Amino acid sequence: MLEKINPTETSAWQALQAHYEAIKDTDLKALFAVDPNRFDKFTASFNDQILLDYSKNLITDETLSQLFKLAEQCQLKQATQAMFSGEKINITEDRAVLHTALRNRSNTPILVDGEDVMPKVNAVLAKMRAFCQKIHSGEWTGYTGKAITSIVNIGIGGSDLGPVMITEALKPYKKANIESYFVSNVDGTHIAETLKQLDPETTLFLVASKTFTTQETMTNAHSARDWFLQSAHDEAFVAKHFAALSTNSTAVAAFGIDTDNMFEFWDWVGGRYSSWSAIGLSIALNIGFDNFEELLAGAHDMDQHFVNTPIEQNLPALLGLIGIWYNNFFGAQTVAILPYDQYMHRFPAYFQQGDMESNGKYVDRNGNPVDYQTGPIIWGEPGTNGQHAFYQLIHQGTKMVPADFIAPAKTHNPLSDHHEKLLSNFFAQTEALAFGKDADTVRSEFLAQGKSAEDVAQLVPFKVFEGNRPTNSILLKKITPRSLGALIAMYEHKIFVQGVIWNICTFDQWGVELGKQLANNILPELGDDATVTGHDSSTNGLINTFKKWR
Ligand SMILES: O=P(O)(O)OC[C@H]1O[C@](O)(CO)[C@@H](O)[C@@H]1O
Repeated sequence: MLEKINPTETSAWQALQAHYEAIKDTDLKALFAVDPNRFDKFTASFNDQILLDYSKNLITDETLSQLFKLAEQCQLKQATQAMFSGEKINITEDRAVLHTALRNRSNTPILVDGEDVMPKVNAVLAKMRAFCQKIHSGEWTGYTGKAITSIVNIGIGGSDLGPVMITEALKPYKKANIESYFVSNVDGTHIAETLKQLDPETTLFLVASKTFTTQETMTNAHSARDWFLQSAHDEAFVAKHFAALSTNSTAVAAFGIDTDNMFEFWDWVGGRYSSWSAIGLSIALNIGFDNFEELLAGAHDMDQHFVNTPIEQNLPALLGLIGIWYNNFFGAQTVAILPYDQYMHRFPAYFQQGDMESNGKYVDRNGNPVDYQTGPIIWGEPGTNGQHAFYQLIHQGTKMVPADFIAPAKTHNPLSDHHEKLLSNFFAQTEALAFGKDADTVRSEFLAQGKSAEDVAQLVPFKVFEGNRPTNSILLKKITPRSLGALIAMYEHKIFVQGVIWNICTFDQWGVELGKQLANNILPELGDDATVTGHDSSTNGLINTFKKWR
């Protein structure tokens, strides 16, 4: 059983607090000036595929050494061991946390309640492979005998964001004869606009829901079924066009999906960690099962790195601990994730759920409110689009925004000098954020342009860049199924590291329940035109205006 340690009561935390007071005014320019080897010292790499440069952070050797002590005093190693070995570390749901078993390519046994989970993991993977083969070869046909060419994943949250993000990120690997669609929002527009593009004879719907009770997904799945039956007319044909990805076989059968067409996973897979499970079927159908296995292999490689690499070179641990340094000592509220790769455009959104649903908790593992900050606000957009939108605030705003810059060295689209231009921006932004531009430089630039001394004096303050804004640079050799798998697993483990230090329950998500419950109370009230009076004045007023206007 893991100890429940309040991080602020460790000696390392107190040392970090004192260290922060001592170095809070240090700047990156000075840190680089005193140590020309900063890049060599503060980089770590993974399998010659991913380079993490964390030198442009407000850290010294002492910072890292205290952060490593914090990890030790909060028992990160023991917690890691507990997670990988199938201990029920999700204490509020009494569940193991074993997304790592889904990609355990070494196949070493992992026991949950005394049973090795690997045989059933492998059986589902084999079933997914066979299914992909049938779809791709055209052996699986729709109700009129035509091959399937459109796959629609109906799911939300972890049953949507991973499949969407990975399918987009790996578009260069897409199967030529398959088009993928994703429907998540309960807003009828989402399914209606998707269905307009589809032919019922050649469409396969994957109803992706761990619980198979999620309102949005079930509503969309029923609408898809109604649409399909308007053409097929016979419920017996549903089996050829609907499959389920779920842990809940009873609900799948009740929906009318043949459980032969159900791809199972288990309660020890969290929704936001489920792309490696049967939830990944839409990914496998899109990029081919061999590539899906490469994705798993990349994640497994990162799992091994996380478990076996000393903390000084351990990418997820370094990212997690540096994040804690800003979150808990500098008071940073947010982290920006900025991929310089168009295919990776949903990566920030994916880790918005991954991180915020995991570590957005104010109660610790003892059930007490914490007296320190926990999970940051995660956001981001692909560069260079972000540069022309919100980077102004990152460069010259009043808030510290630690940011992860991610880019591949090789592009899938080597079109004239696009990639050099993209990467020149990637390098330039972290340089500008770290080192800025001082008043003297601004002044001499103005004077060289022939501006008057009076104009120069007025304009200088607006053009100064303070710099000293921290970033990580994550350079991948290329975005492939394998390197993407590793990158995702790296962020998953970063989130885990932070959750362990903060002593919170990273793998539950009770904070999503109240809204669902209240929406269920309100839904019947929207069924007629009667005036609603049972809520507060704001909610009553809004509902009644809606009823008048609809
Ligand atoms: O896969 P399900 O059970 O439909 O859940 C979808 C999503 O809903 C949540 O429970 C949050 O509402 C997520 O954790 C989950 O990924």
